[in-house]
This record gives sequence, structure tokens and C-alpha cells, in this order.
Amino acid sequence: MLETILAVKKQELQQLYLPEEQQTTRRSLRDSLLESPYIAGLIAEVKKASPSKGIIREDFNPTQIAADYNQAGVQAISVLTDQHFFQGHRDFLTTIKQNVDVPILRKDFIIDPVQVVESAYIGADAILLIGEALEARQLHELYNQAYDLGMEALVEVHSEETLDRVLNEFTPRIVGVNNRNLHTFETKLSQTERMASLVPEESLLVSESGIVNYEDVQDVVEYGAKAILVGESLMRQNQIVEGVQRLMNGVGES
Ligand SMILES: O=C(O)c1ccccc1NCC(=O)[C@H](O)[C@H](O)COP(=O)(O)O
Repeated sequence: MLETILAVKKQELQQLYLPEEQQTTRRSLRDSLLESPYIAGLIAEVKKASPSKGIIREDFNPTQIAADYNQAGVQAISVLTDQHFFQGHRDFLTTIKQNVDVPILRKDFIIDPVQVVESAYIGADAILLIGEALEARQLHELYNQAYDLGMEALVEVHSEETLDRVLNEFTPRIVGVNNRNLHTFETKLSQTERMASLVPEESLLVSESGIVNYEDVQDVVEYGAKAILVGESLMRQNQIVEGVQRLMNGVGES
């Protein structure tokens, strides 16, 4: 699946035009996650659909969902901007950035420097760089470009092999272990458990995907995660604010 997504991305790149540059103040993703009052920092995702699940939320108002996340006290918001596979849009990110006061992560498949510039122009505070989608040298260059433009980068890996490749090149400040295999969609929190001890101390570890309840949050924190990235389980809540409280405090869980 990842290959298919990347092939479409390469095609889209040929028609990519840069939008008007937003004047924006950058917010630090890493600092915000480290300042969390919960047992982990929470990056809450705005996600309408996905290749593995199809439509996740019919009643989808990205600005309202982000406002609810903000009200609930999340540390950061991840906005899926890919249109083809996730029904996202880069305009969602721009509008959300103007309406909340937490850092915004641009979740997309970034493979080219022009997308890093685009991310800065639309107001992103941080971008996702996927280890399984990039050569380590290329990833490092995109990472440096992001920081040069005042953003941060969440460097995501799924396997030990990919993490090894990345760490041979450089040490990212924020490392995400994706519990979902992007080829098979198999999702298991034990991936964080397997990988946590391999992530350097100085890298803030984010556990991504498949986190559904407070018990899951406790588990990945026990494995070593300092932050979590949660999409689907929050997007399926009727009351987002209460959903965030339940996820992060265990309050009201049966
Ligand atoms: O979510 C997918 O099906 C997916 C498929 C292929 C590539 C990426 C995919 N998801 C991106 C993500 O990393 C997740 O949206 C994010 O980690 C949140 O996961 P979840 O809480 O399980 O929605």
C-alpha cells in the first residue's frame, strides 16, 4: 500500500503549486509534548478516512473537531492533508492553525523539498517524515530543511531495520514508532515495546496508531513512550472533549 501511496504522491508533485504564504508564529511540538499534564503528551489527529478503514467519520467538520481538541487540552493536533487516500486537504491545516493555540503537525507523505516549503507556507509547525518512504540521506535533508524553515519534524519508523538506517545517518529530536505496518496494516502496540529501547534517550518517543483507551496509553508509556498520536479512536467519539478526557485520564471508562 505504501508504494501505491508514494506513486500517487509523485504524480501529484508534478501539479503542485505553492499557495500564498501564511504569516504565522511557529509553535514547538517537542516542547508542548514534554509539558503535558497527562502521563503522555497527546497529538490528536483530524482524520476523515484512511486506506485501512475507509470513511471513519461521516459528520466531518475539521475546524470544529480541532476546536474541540484544543478545548480538551491536547498538546498538539495532527492534520491529514492528503486528499486521495485520507480525504484531507492542506486548507484544513491553514484554517485550523488560525483557530487553535497548540502546535500543528502536517501528516502527509513528504518526499520532496517543495512539500517542505509548502508545509511552511500553509502554517505547519511540524511535518511527518516516514523512514519507510525515504532514503536516510534524503530524510536527513528534508529534516534539516524543515528546521531551517522554523518547523520541527516527527521522524516515523515502523521496523528496527528502518530505525537503524535512520540512526546511522543522524539522531532525530522526535521519533515516532508507528504501531501500524504501512504495507499490511497490521497494528500492534507491542511494536513500541520492541523498539523503545533502540530509540536514543535524547529523542522524544511518540507511539503512533492503534491506541484506543487509557489502558493502551498506560501500556505504551510503560514501554517508554513520552507521547502518543491518536486518530481513529478519537474520531469515532460523538463527544470529542469527553473522549479525550476518557483516553487520557481513564475517567468514565467501563
Ligand atoms: O491509517 C491508515 O490506514 C494508514 C494507511 C497507510 C498509511 C498511513 C496510515 N495512517 C497514518 C497514520 O499514521 C495514522 O493516521 C496515525 O498514526 C493515527 O493512527 P490511528 O490512531 O490508528 O488512527
